Amino acid sequence: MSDVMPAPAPGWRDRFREFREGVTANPRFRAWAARFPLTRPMARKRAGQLFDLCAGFVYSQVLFACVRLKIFDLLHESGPLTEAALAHRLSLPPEGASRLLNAAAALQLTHRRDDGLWTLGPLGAAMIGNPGISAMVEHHALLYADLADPVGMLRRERGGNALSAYWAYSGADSPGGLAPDKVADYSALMAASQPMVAEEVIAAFDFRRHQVLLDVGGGEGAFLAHVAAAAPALRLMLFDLPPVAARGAARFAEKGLAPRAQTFGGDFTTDDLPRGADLISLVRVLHDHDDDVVMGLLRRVREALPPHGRLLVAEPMAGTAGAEAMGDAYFGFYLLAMGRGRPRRPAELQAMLAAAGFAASRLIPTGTPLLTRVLVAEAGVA
Ligand SMILES: CC(C)=CCC/C(C)=C/CC/C(C)=C/C=C/C(C)=C/C=C/C=C(C)/C=C/C=C(C)/C=C/C=C(C)/C=C/CC(C)(C)O
Ligand SMILES: C[S@@+](CC[C@H](N)C(=O)[O-])C[C@H]1O[C@@H](n2cnc3c(N)ncnc32)[C@H](O)[C@@H]1O
Repeated sequence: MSDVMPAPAPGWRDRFREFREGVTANPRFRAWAARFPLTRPMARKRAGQLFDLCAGFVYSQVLFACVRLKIFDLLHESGPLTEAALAHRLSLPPEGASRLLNAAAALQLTHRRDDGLWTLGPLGAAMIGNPGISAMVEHHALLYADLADPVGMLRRERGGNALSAYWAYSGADSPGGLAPDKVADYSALMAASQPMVAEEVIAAFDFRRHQVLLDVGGGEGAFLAHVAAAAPALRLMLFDLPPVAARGAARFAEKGLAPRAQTFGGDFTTDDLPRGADLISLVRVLHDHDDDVVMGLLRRVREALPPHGRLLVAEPMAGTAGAEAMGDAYFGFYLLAMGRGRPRRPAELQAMLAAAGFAASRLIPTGTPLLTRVLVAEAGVA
């Protein structure tokens, strides 16, 4: 008997797509469709979409240059400026400033007023007061270095490049033994970008219903510090690699949270998790790891929870409607460069939660699913 199952017949949607993509692949049809009034808008749209894919890296570098030169902060703090004043303040030659400001305006990052003065554009304005986005943009230099050879990266068995060195725990034989200087940069990046995630999670989930929250892989405690402000009676526990947990203890002391907080240094691939929390969170943790590590971690979380305890998983997920490219394209390749992990669909995570012994799980809506999605799992009683 053959062990190859016959493929199911394609449905009408797939048949229609095959027909459409078949005709699109014909250069003579494309030439005709670009001229024919009824098909011209679609031809233009497809040309624009494909051009943006060709040019995406260039657009990213325009943004990178704006962030590196702190143009948005400058325009925000100084108000509208002439091109000459901007060139002077940015230490750019006039033609360099002009080139960048016009490129940024075309990408809606800056705007040239009718009187010729430069101001923020709608996307530049959205970056003000969010240093997390700027920090992400700056660290992309490592990702772009790795992505210079995407096919080579796909053929290599593992990352082993700029980004995997940055995320020192990824692929480390003994992550529990990492030195403080290896965790400092990524911990600072995670803390800087945590507010935009924490705000989404806190708006979606009421932490005041719980007594003690343990944040596993909680970095230097930025998420817990945000939740602490929203749930003043909640006690806080942080588990992370020893040098990261030490950064957390320092942050709690600095913010006056030490009396409410305990920190634990350990390796969640080998160590049991501390007991005593009725809610455990995994924020931007699971997607960093391969399935075997994720299953082991979910089982440890399940064991550490009391009956009816809960697990909250918050991270960007694959298959997010309207943000499909964020999941499988951006995080798919980001984690490939990092050397471990993959973006997962909510249903995949829910199947893993069930296999780890959770009684039930549900996806709760977040305001900006591009930034994070949230799954809540019930430990049940067993
Ligand atoms: C008043 C009038 C007339 C009009 C007003 C119009 C109006 C309502 C405008 C809306 C304005 C508005 C509210 C804008 C909001 C903009 C927002 C919320 C923008 C947010 C942008 C967020 C971005 C770009 C986030 C980027 C995140 C990145 C790149 C994250 C990367 C994460 C990584 C690499 C994580 C790594 C962790 C690891 C290793 C995978 O575990
Ligand atoms: C991507 S960061 C997320 C940090 C934080 N939850 C946030 O969202 O800002 C992943 C965290 O998991 C921690 N981590 C990775 N492997 C670990 C392990 N084996 N044991 C304990 N913590 C680990 C890292 O040190 C890091 O702080």
